[in-house]
Amino acid sequence: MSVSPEHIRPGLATGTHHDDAVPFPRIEADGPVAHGERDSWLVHAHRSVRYEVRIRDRVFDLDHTDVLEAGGRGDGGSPRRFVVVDDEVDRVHGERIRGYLDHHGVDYAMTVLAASEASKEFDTAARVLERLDAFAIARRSEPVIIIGGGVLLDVAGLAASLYRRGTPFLRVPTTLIGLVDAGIGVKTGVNFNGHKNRLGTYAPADLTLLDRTFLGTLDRRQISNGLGEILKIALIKDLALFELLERHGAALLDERFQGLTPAGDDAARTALRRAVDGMLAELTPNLWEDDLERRVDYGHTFSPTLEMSALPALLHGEAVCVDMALTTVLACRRGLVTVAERDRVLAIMRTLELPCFHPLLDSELLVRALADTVRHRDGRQRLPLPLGIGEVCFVDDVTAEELATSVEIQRDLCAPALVAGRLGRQTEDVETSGRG
Ligand SMILES: NC(=O)c1ccc[n+]([C@@H]2O[C@H](COP(=O)([O-])OP(=O)(O)OC[C@H]3O[C@@H](n4cnc5c(N)ncnc54)[C@H](O)[C@@H]3O)[C@@H](O)[C@H]2O)c1
Ligand SMILES: O=C(CO)[C@@H](O)[C@H](O)[C@H](O)[C@H](O)COP(=O)(O)O
Ligand SMILES: [Co+2]
Repeated sequence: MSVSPEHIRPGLATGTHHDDAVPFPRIEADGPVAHGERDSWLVHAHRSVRYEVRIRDRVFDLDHTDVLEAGGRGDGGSPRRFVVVDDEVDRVHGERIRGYLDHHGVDYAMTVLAASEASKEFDTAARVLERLDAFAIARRSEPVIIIGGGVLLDVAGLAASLYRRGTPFLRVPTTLIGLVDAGIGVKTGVNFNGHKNRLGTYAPADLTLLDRTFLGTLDRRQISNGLGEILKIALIKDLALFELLERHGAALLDERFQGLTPAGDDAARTALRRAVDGMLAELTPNLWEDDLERRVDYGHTFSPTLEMSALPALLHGEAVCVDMALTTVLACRRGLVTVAERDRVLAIMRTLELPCFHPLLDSELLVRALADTVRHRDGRQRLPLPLGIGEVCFVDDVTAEELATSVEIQRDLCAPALVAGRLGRQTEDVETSGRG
């Protein structure tokens, strides 16, 4: 149905007016018809999305109020909050978090969850929902507070987005992946039916507080894991960030982004800002992924299948890195990346202590992974490939033969490092292959 402006009848329903430029909600009718004679209605409503991502160190210091600024106070005059916390975060930081909530007179219920990729399932979200329902928060004025890594943010974010069809929430990411990726977009999710993030919602948190002091208690491997997603942003759009990783990647790992030296502090702040800035610039124009050609999908074509197949041997950022190594090799064969650029990319992966190969990577897995991703991208590969360092292009014509050849080259280039033990930890649950 085509609707010309004179046929649009604005403001037929009432509601909060979120966007001054557009009268809404509105119902569009195909030509003027008398009241009661219409048999087709096109409802057209807009809802603007507005959320804040704020860098704020030490959010649980008693004199910081960011965590409680959103939402209101209950009948008793004190804020009521349902809090979901990762179990490891609770072990290390729980006392401080409870002290903060007590100090501010919050009436709260806290659910502590063991969050891992293996338990990133709907049942875990359902457990959160049971407890949330028992605590019975107000629908609009008592935001759920979610504190943890990417898994917990995804699972508890899904629960909040489902509860009474959506209740507000606030996120405090505590891992590097959480700070630069999982905590700043609008996607929630759980794994389902053997597939990664197969169930989920698009639901922005009202506020995300990025507190890098949490990274001080993370394992070195988890820092490395997060650097995988920072490297993705660098490779798709930010050569300066790539160069920063080349210069300071080792210090970022050693210092866990805590700024133990002036140079390390500067590098940590700059890397976080550039990574968040780059990610949000990519996400904002396409929040609901109407366009399935996404540059931030780089490294996420083969990795979902690899990550799930290798579970729990490969972490998310590690699987993404193996995918990026493969596609860098493939792009080099196509002349999109020079040999020098390819080797520079593989070298930074080693500096960041990330794997660039995994023994499960063979042509059968790659073909299966690509087929699943093609389904996820509505029938086309829409495969992001690097164009030099700092840019990408999309292709739709990768063949099984090309994948088989590329993975052999990748194995030759990267497997020696695996065998030498530098990256050996990623293979511990998997039989190593005969080559390399
Ligand atoms: N929604 C999105 O847009 C999005 C984006 C990127 C990644 N993700 C998802 O994020 C997940 C990976 O997240 P992750 O890497 O944060 O893993 P994770 O949530 O499993 O956390 C890693 C480990 O660190 C522990 N931990 C968390 N914070 C800690 C702290 N401050 N100190 C000590 N230990 C701490 C956790 O208990 C866990 O064992 C994947 O499932 C991925 O799909 C989602
Ligand atoms: O890993 C994630 C999201 O889980 C991000 O790093 C990444 O940018 C993209 O969102 C993924 O490529 C797409 O994820 P999905 O559609 O498989 O959930
Ligand atoms: Co990712």
